[in-house]
Amino acid sequence: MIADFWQRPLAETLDALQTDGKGLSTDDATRRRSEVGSNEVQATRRRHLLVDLGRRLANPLIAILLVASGVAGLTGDVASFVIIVSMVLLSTILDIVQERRAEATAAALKRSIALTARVIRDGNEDERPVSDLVPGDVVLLAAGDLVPADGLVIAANAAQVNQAALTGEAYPVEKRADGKPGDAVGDAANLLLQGSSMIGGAATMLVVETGARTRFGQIAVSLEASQPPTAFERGIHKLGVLIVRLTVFLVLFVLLAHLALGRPPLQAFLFAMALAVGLTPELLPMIVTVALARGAQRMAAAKVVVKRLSAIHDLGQMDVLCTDKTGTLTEARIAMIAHPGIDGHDSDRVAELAAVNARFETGLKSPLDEALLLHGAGRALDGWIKLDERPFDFERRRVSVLAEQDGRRLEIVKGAPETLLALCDRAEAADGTLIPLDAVLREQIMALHDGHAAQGLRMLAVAWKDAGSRTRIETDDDAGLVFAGLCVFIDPPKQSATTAVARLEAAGVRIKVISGDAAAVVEHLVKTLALPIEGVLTGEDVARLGDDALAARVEQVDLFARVSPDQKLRIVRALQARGRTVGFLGDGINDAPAIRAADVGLSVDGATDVAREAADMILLAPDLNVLVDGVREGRRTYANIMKYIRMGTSSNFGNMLTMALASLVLPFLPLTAVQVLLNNMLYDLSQTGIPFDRADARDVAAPRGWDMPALVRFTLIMGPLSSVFDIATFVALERVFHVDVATFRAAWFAESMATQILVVFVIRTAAPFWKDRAHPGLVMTTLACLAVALALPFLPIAATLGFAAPSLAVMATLAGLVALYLVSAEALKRAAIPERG
Ligand SMILES: Nc1ncnc2c1ncn2[C@@H]1O[C@H](COP(=O)(O)OP(=O)(O)OP(=O)(O)O)[C@@H](O)[C@H]1O
Ligand SMILES: [Mg+2]
Repeated sequence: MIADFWQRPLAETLDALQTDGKGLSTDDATRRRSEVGSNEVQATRRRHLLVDLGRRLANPLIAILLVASGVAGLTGDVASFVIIVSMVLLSTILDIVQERRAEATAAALKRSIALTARVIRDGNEDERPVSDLVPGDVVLLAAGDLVPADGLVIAANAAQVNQAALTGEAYPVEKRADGKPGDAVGDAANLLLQGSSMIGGAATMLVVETGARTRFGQIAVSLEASQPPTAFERGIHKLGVLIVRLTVFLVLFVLLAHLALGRPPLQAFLFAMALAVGLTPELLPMIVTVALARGAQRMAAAKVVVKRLSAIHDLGQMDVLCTDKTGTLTEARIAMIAHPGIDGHDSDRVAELAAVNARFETGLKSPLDEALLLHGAGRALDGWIKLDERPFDFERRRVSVLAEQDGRRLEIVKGAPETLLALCDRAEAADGTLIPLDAVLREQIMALHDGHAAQGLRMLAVAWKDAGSRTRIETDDDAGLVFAGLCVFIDPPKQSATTAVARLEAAGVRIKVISGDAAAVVEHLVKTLALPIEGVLTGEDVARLGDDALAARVEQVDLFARVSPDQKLRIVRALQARGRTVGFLGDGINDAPAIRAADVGLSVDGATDVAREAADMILLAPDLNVLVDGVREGRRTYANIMKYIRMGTSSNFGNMLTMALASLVLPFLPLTAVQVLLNNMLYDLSQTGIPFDRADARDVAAPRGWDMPALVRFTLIMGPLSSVFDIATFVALERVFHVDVATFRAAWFAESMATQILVVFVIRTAAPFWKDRAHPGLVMTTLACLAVALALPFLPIAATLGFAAPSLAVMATLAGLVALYLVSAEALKRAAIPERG
């Protein structure tokens, strides 16, 4: 590490990095990388399998269980000891393997959309993943790029950098090779910091620090921790705490009851511990991860790549989607179709000035610039020399270039027409004469503008002024311009957007269009596409409204035009303040703050790095239809996780009631510790098919979020119902069949497995269960586990497990009870799963 490298001479730093500042060779870079590691803030260290195992076994409950069974082993019950240890190991390994596979899937998806950087290797420009960068590399940066490491500016051209992520300072700062090192890191004008974004211009950078050694790397860990949990994560956590409390209560109750009734203490203790292990939702994190990874995989197949897994819930819950215009509602195939002077006739002068401006501008090339250059491709722009520029930014909405031709210096400005017109005091006529820009002429020009805008055509205005002998553009030097004319662009509406928006609206997602373009242009587009959009607010309106006033208006208005990046952010916040779950889809630097603030930040594959970095999900095709499919998948994933949670909480609650009661009335333990664990393991295994399941049409029809009261209601209805049938089983076995202890346990094991496992087919859908078929994968895992559970008492291993085979009459009675239970569950579920609007 080179401390304060930006305050030393460049030569010294180059020396320390053992390079000449012209780029590394591939071999050298590979060697450096093996020394310093990959350029990732938090290296995705592969945890060792043993570490995972140790972490799970360190769970106090499991530790106590293992110790207690060890004691049982020493006092003679070796079989129990062996079985308990192998079962704990088996289910732990199962848990680890599934979770790791899920994490690997998610990581691979994320890698597929990793950011890249243009780096000089072996003397050539090469596009490589950012994680490949090493100290000594030379990287080329352009507007829209994220600075990939800490380093020094070697060369720069109007490089404008936003360092808000590091310094909180929202205004762009200029970076130059000869910039002053400054006292504070953020002030150093020759220093580029990882995590800041290039918003204009271009720069060449020497990489000095990578990975966790960057400034950002050092604070990133704390940033990660301070990310507020989503509503779903909070819900899961609250539920976990609730279950743990109930479990502790129950276990103590059962233990004390047995001890008070004078039962063998060690068995009672082992039983209580096994119950505790069975009741704690330790598998919940794994199931959630697996279901989310599975969802992410399916979404990737539907062209939505998920960067943050938990955003899948937010996507399912999203009820407002804000989108920008270009690329999502239009084809982004922009062409210049006219370039009128003030008389309305096409003027070569206007086209030439605009092209010079677009050619020399080094900032973010917008599609408008490309259209301009394409149009002027036949025209020779030689003879023009660039002297200076003021790059585009979204507050000024214009670009100024100082250029010279035949010894005459002009400052050429192009930008949003109304802004530019306000800065002009003269206009250029077709014959080249300058005439005063009076009210009449202004009105004439605005009429020309409005006529085009009403047809949905985008426009840029072009203006200029004599620069005399100046070689630099002075700040705020844009007044007193001469208006030259307009460049008129066409961007065909994207027809597929109409159906996509209709589908989203049908799925309960309101669409809002938020654009930096002129209101008339966006309104025309929205009308052409027949989108259900009402109300308009412009950036000026938004600026006049305070946060509260904006929040009051924001739900009724669906179209926002001429808004600045900061206003996009305010609109998202206002919607959130109204309790909406907000998605924001955008591709530009100007969209990044809003993408970051939204509950679901969305961007597209071809977007700027800054937007892609801010997003939670990336659409591989710039099409809203892709998003519709993604939303369905998100809701389905959520529905499947809820199935597991509902199953788990209700059967746990039922078991607790039953066990408490059984401990009081039965003269023996209803199950041995080994049997409780076996029951638990088979149940868990049977659930592994849930992530594959289809979702109910009703579950994907509307946005849905975590609903604790509904879950509690479900548990309070379905839990006791299962207890009723457990008790009926007790009564039948004890009073009718008078079975012995081993048979009792075998029968009760079978009944409890069958009710717990089969009820998934009832709970998984709100429709009658025979009408909505489960996924074959789920059917298979469930029935296989049930078959094993039913077969156990009849196998040679039965005696070791403490089972004796029940008679046919007992099994038939159990089958009847289970059937009755399923029918009652089916009848009660409509009350348990509330109707949702
Ligand atoms: N290269 C440029 N040169 C001059 N002016 C520009 C340039 N790019 C954009 N502008 C001006 O800034 C305005 C806002 O930019 P832009 O339309 O890209 O915003 P946006 O919010 O991304 O819009 P959209 O919703 O279409 O994606 C444009 O309407 C135009 O007036
Ligand atoms: Mg845009």
